[in-house]
Amino acid sequence: MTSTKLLDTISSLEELARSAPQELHDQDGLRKRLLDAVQKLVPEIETPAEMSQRLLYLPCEIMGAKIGVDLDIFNVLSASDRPLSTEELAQNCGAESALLLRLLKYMSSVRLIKESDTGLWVPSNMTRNLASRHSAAGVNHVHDSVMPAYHALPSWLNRRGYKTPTAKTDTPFAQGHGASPDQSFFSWLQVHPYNATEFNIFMGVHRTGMKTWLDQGKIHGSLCKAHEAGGDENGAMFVDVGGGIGQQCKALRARYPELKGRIILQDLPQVIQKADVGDDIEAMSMDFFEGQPIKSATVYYLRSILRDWPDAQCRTILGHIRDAMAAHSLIFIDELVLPDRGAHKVETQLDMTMLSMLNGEARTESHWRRLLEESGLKVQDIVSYQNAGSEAVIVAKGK
Ligand SMILES: C[S@@+](CC[C@H](N)C(=O)[O-])C[C@H]1O[C@@H](n2cnc3c(N)ncnc32)[C@H](O)[C@@H]1O
Repeated sequence: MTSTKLLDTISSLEELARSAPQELHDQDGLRKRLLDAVQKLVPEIETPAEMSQRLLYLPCEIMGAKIGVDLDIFNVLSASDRPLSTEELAQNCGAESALLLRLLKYMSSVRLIKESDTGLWVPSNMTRNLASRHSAAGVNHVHDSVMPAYHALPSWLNRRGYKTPTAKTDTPFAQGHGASPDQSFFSWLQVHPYNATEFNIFMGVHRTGMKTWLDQGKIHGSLCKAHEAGGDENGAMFVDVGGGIGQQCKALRARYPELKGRIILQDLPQVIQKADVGDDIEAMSMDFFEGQPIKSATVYYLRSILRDWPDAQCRTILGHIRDAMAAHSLIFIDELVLPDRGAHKVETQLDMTMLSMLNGEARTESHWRRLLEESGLKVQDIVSYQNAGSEAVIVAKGK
């Protein structure tokens, strides 16, 4: 590339950074290409000192976001139709102005907010993205529950000789939180209700705006065909195993109101207590390690469940479902299916998070096939639904 061309490219990027045109927001493919290029370029051109500034201070960003959430800065700035001064924000959140100014300067330097003039603050794209209850829940969950587990992972792995964990307890999470080794993340949530609330909200909506399994006509087709084959249109149609507070059950009812048949939400008792579903969805407390009480359902749906556990525990969960299945039953496993080469950061950072929190794993396609085979199941189809990362529904049947 010639110097002139390079200069032109830099000027164009500077212009985009000042104000991204609407076309870029409207054309998702173009937007993603640009994002990917910029993210890949930065580590390739930085000096060691610049790399240190970017990498070593990365945790400051989540810390800044957490302070912004705690002080309600993102909501207040997003709701305002004019720039707000440091003093106005200080009055609103009760912080001392001099300290708040330092915090706001940091937030602005990493684009969490923008400084429109000296001491005057306006929302950035990040501010608006953070101005919602579910974004706040995501920040609270990662800052308060996940970060101590990330911090513990390197020493935890070192002490265990860098081997894949096989137990469902004794996790980096427990070490990081100074909890008893036999306490898993989920049992810890039972005695930390604030963290449980933030986690459940985050889980329920963290993919808002992204495509889901319900956007895949092929999946809907498999469900209808299998339900018809079951021969009882009012029988158990959909069992959401570990379905949290019921977002997917509700989404299925709303998307396909004409589908008859029972929709059943299953989770631990303390989560079911908080379930937010109407009368047309049954909420059931259960422990998926103990058995599957609903027999012969059309679909057993597991979204983001198996990633939470090592292989042996997944075989137990799947084995109970397999034993409950009838000939027409299917399992829909809604998960990331990692490629063998060139996995995206969305996939690998999830893998690191599962390892740190639960001794769990984000699996590759060959790993999924092996796990299902070992659980007495066979893969009928893998239907991708195209977001960043390889999200897909693995459709499995009994052998
Ligand atoms: C990562 S969340 C996924 C929630 C939901 N499927 C979704 O995609 O939003 C894992 C869920 O598994 C539930 N869970 C954990 N251990 C369980 C168990 N032994 N039996 C039943 N549910 C369990 C948790 O309470 C939580 O709701």
